[in-house]
Amino acid sequence: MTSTQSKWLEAELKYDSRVVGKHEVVMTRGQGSVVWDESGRSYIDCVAGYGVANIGHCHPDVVKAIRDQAERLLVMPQSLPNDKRAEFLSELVGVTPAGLDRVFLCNSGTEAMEAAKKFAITATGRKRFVSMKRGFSGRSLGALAFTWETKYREPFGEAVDNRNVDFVTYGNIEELRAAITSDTAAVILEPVQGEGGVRPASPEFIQEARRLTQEKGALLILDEIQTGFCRTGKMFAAEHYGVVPDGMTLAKAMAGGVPIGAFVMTADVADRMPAGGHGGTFGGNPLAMAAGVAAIRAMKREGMAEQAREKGAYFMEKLRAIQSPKIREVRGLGLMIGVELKEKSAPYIHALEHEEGVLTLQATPLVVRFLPPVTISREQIDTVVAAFERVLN
Ligand SMILES: CC(=O)N[C@@H](CCCNCc1c(COP(=O)(O)O)cnc(C)c1O)C(=O)O
Repeated sequence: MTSTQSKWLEAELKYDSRVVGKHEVVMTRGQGSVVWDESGRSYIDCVAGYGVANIGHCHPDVVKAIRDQAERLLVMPQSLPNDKRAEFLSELVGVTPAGLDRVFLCNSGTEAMEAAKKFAITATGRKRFVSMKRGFSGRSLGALAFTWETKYREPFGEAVDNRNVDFVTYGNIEELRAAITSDTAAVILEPVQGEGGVRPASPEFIQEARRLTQEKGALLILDEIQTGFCRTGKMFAAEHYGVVPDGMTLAKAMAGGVPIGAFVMTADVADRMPAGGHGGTFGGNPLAMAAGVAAIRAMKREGMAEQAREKGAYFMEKLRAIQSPKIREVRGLGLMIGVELKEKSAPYIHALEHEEGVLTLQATPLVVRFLPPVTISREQIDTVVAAFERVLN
């Protein structure tokens, strides 16, 4: 503990579980694409809460919605209908692909994945799943069964039971064809693998996954927890591929920063779950619902999907213009961007934060990932690219 460390950092390091590695800064404020630490230093935030602050930190519409709802009603379980929940469900179903009009509400991506797993089992009467190598589905023991990297699963041994999961190489149609059988309840895949290194799927792969699952009576579940809500240049990444899945897991940006998750599905899938077969205390709470209504309306009103498409193309063009022997590839979709280096990315991520005031994150050891708010300005993109070029040299 250095003497300059604040009392906040001291307390957090003292009492936190510390399962998550901590940076030695204390962030106290955010607005749009900028966050400030307790000393008043500003950072352009290309972490955005791991792809949560798509509409920007403290979007005024979301702040107002939270303030208004906080003065009306915070607590109402899903067994008791609520006006804000009805408004949110209508708003959400208004933007999901046609046919995905039944929603299980929860509070995180992992919870959405847990729900998806249970709905798929009751919808098909089957218990096997196909998931992707390099895939990430969450940290709960059920979601971890679909998560590929052993580092996430190792400490828990057999408690992570993935004996009913067949992993296939992301993008490999032959492996996919062989893995989907009449025992398969669902194929789980991210349209762009996020934690797995920012890897967009080929249209052929997702379209074949759709065709094969239909052929074999299995569900196609797209995990849009990181790709959803304008991140990739469409409201949902599925739209790039012209595919309508049987279900989508959603979370992160859906409520403008307030914790939320959802499994959206077809009526066929929803109706096969026995009454009372799943649930949760906070799902559909009025606060998250009010924030979600404001967030989705802001996305639509401000054309954020188009913003992500345009700015993502600009951002990747500028990154590709960097002349550096350290860069292997710049890839991504919309404002979900990864730069794969020929060496470990951690030192550059550290330098960006401490020397340049730019926050970025890893996606596997060699990749620097950029997940800025969609509302980032082109000037801020220029600043980030110039900073990245400096730390590479
Ligand atoms: C610092 C930290 O805890 N980071 C998180 C970052 C997770 C980011 N991804 C979440 C995610 C999840 C899990 O979502 P949630 O439970 O973290 O909300 C599911 N599916 C996809 C495609 C996802 O990207 C972690 O390491 O678990």
